[in-house]
Amino acid sequence: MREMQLYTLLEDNAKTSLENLEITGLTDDSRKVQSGMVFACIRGERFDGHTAAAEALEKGAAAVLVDHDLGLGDRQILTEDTRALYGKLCAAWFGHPERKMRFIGVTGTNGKTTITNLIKHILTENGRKVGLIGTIQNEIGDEIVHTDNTTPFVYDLMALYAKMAEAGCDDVVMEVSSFGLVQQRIGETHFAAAVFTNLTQDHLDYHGTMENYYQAKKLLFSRCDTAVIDTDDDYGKRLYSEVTCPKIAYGSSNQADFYADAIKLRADGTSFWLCCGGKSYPVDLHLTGMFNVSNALAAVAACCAVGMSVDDVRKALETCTGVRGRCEVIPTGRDFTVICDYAHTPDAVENILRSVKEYTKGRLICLFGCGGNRDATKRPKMAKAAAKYADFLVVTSDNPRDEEPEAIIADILAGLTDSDVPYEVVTDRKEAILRSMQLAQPEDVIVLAGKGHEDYQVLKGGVHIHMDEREIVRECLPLVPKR
Ligand SMILES: CC(=O)N[C@H]1[C@@H](OP(=O)(O)OP(=O)(O)OC[C@H]2O[C@@H](n3ccc(=O)[nH]c3=O)[C@H](O)[C@@H]2O)O[C@H](CO)[C@@H](O)[C@@H]1O[C@H](C)C(=O)N[C@@H](C)C(=O)N[C@H](CCC(=O)O)C(=O)O
Ligand SMILES: Nc1ncnc2c1ncn2[C@@H]1O[C@H](COP(=O)(O)OP(=O)(O)OP(=O)(O)O)[C@@H](O)[C@H]1O
Ligand SMILES: N[C@H](CCC[C@H](N)C(=O)O)C(=O)O
Ligand SMILES: [Mg+2]
Repeated sequence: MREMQLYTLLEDNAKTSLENLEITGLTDDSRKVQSGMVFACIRGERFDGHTAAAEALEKGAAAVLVDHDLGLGDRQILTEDTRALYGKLCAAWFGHPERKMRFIGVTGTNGKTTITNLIKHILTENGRKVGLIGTIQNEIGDEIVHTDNTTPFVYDLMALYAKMAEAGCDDVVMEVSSFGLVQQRIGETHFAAAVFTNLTQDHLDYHGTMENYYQAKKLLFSRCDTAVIDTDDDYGKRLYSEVTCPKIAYGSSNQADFYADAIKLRADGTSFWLCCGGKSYPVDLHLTGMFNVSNALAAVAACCAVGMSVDDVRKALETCTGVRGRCEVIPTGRDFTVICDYAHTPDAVENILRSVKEYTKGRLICLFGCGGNRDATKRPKMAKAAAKYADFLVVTSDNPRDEEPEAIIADILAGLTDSDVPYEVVTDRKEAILRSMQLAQPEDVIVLAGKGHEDYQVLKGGVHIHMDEREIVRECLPLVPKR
């Protein structure tokens, strides 16, 4: 078992009567406390760790981190912000891996996974070893590491950084969620470049207001060398005017530092001229959709911000194929097209459908549901966004979690009362996918929105069942007669 003297972790906070204490580990979960550990008392939404401090000491904790005097004598370490100190200790416990690599962070409501994957590809093609942290999975070079969260919790994150540093990673490219920022999951990580994509409605169940959600995202920009900001977005414009560090604007306007011109969208890719520094460069991108032009610009600008040449970046960008579950065409060999996409916000639904509509010759069918235990006010808005561009809707379940699927669907349908777009409700997502394929006529395009890369469905009590839309589409094909 690893042991360490507490003072070696505390650095400038070393003046404590506990400085010679041998500790065996760190945790912020009282249920995981073992003899010799430091237990950090965190105030969460459901539980206040301070209520478990005494119990943790009884279980043998070496010390507890607290934000007010609990009368626990010399075994309590008083600090203003237990999350902050816990983050520092976790980083120290793993030998400060956050100081050993270069970090690029991406935040915003939509586009983070796509942009981080593009940046990793560009850096890797240019000879660097890259760690990736995000929604789909974590990656250490080519090695895949499972993840449960977009931005892991601070102890797990520091452990992951340490593995990346040990494996020789030069760079870490990571999605930084608003939850990650508010809960200080990233500790004291400093970013060479930080990207802001956009801010549209999501997660209001947690942040309460768009202003709080914005302020959460903004936290990333007080810890970076260069801010890279989409100034097409209204919140992006505001952030651009508020950040104090060096900044780069990207977007569609020719006033931006990086912008795209003469954009041509196709079903299998996009071409455009990349304009920056007074020059233009042709780009042929294997990704479709206008929003992916914006994502590509973000990746280019971030790579240039950390010192790469536009030419090296552009060449690598062109060899990048799509990201799993992001506007991914599922092969069917039929006369209709099925696209799997992760749109689960009103803005993302609108964007993906508007883009696909550009090249859809038949009808555009959108299948979607909404996640349970998540922002309920986005449900009718997602329905309205879908009805704006789709010709037919199949309303179904996403991850119902602890809610009744029918109740979630009722919230969705409330957004369709003024709409004359025809729809059907099929609560079971597998059956709904089959139904959408049976409805498809030649040249129709079906967009399966919301679950993207997910290969599971989350039901009551956090139960996960296997559900992969690529497999479902394949299994449904024999049930859909060939014309
Ligand atoms: C909304 C949210 O982020 N919730 C996270 C938060 O929950 P919470 O505030 O309710 O925590 P809590 O249960 O009150 O516990 C507070 C503290 O007491 C401790 N505790 C708790 C119980 C106990 O008996 N003893 C004890 O010591 C806990 O370990 C914790 O340190 O802290 C918990 C412990 O760290 C997390 O498990 C939980 O994430 C849950 C799993 C979650 O689903 N989070 C999602 C929404 C999330 O983080 N998503 C983002 C972004 C998604 C995206 O848009 O891409 C992500 O980055 O993944
Ligand atoms: N720049 C963008 N602007 C608006 N919508 C986008 C953009 N990029 C992607 N989308 C839409 O949002 C969906 C999710 O994209 P992506 O996974 O890259 O975002 P994310 O920010 O990582 O999302 P999450 O917060 O769920 O991890 C895509 O499937 C697409 O429909
Ligand atoms: N990581 C995000 C995306 C969820 C995607 C969708 N499938 C859902 O379950 O709502 C979240 O947890 O809110
Ligand atoms: Mg993501």
